[in-house]
Amino acid sequence: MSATLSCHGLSKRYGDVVAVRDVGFSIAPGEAYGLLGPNGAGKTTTISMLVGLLRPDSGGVTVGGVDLGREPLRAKAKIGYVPQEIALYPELTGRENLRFFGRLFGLPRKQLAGRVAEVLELVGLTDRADGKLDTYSGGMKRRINIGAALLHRPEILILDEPTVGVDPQSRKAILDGVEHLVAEGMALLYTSHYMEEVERVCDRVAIIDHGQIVAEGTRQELVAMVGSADKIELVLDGDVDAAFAKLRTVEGVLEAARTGDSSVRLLAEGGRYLLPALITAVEGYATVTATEVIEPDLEATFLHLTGSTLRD
Ligand SMILES: Nc1ncnc2c1ncn2[C@@H]1O[C@H](COP(=O)(O)OP(=O)(O)OP(=O)(O)O)[C@@H](O)[C@H]1O
Repeated sequence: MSATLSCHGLSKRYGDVVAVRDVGFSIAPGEAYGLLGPNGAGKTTTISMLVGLLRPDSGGVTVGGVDLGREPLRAKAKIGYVPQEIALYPELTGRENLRFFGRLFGLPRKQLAGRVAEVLELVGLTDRADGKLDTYSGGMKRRINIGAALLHRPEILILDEPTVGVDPQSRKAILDGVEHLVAEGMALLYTSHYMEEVERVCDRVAIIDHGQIVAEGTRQELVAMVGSADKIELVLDGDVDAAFAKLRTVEGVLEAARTGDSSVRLLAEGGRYLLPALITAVEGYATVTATEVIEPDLEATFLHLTGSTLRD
C-alpha cells in the first residue's frame, strides 16, 4: 500500500543553526507515527515543512501521492494540522468556531452542521459545544483545535505536542480520540516529548535529536537497541552478604551489585520469570521482602542514543 505521507532529505537552516538535517520517513494509512525529541530538536520545523508552512532548503514531501511542492493546495487538502497554538474566537461558542473553520475549508453549507456535530462528538465536547470559548479550559480549546483540523476529513492528522499545558481530563480525551481515529484508519503524525504518550499512541517512532533522526522503529525495535536485559531490585532481610553471593550464581543473572545494606540490583534476562529462582536461591540465608522489575523502555533507549534525558 502506498504511503499516506512521505518525506525525504528534508533540511532547514536558520542562519548558522541547522534546525533539521536530512530527515525522511513515511507513514502508511492507519499508522500512528511518533516524532520524539526534546525541546529544540527540530520537531516543529519538520512539521512546518510537511504541512507547507515552511519551504525546505532541500528534500520533498508527498501526501496521498501528491507532491506538496508541485501541487500545494491538493496536497494540503489531505492534511489536518493542529499547531501548538491556533487563534480561536473567544466570544464565539465551540460550535460556532468549528462552523467558521468549516466554511474556511469550503465545506458545503448543507453538510456543515452535521459534520460539526460529528467532530464535537469525536473530541468529546458535545455537552459544552454551546458555551463561549472564553469559558473553556486550555485543554478544551486544544480539543476544538483538533476538531477544526478534522472537519474536512483529512487522510492524515498532524499533531504538534497536543497535550502540552492541558488538564488531565482533556489529555485523556485527546489521547482516546486520537486512538479512535487511528483505529478507524486515519494516519497520524504525533510529536511529543512525553515518552509515555508516544509509547501509548504510536506504532512506530522516530527519535529526533539536534535536527536529525537518530533511530526509527517500533517500540520493541528501539528498546532492543539498549539490550533486552531487565533490572531487578531486591530488598532482603537476613544475612544479606551470603544471600548476595548466592544470587550472583543464579543462571540468567548477568550482573549483580549491592545498592544498600539490605538491597541488591541484578541485571538479568527475562527478569520477572527469574524471580522464583532468586527467592529460592537465598532460602536459608535471607528472605526477600520487596521486588521490583524494571524492563527497558523508550526512555532508556533515548538516553542510550542521545546521551541526554527527554525532560527539560
Ligand atoms: N524562526 C527561527 N529562527 C531561528 N532559529 C529557529 C527558528 N525556529 C526554530 N529555530 C531553531 O531551530 C531548532 C529547532 O527548533 P524547533 O522549534 O523545530 O524544535 P522543536 O523540537 O519543535 O522544539 P519545541 O518543542 O521547543 O518547539 C532550535 O534550535 C530552534 O532554536
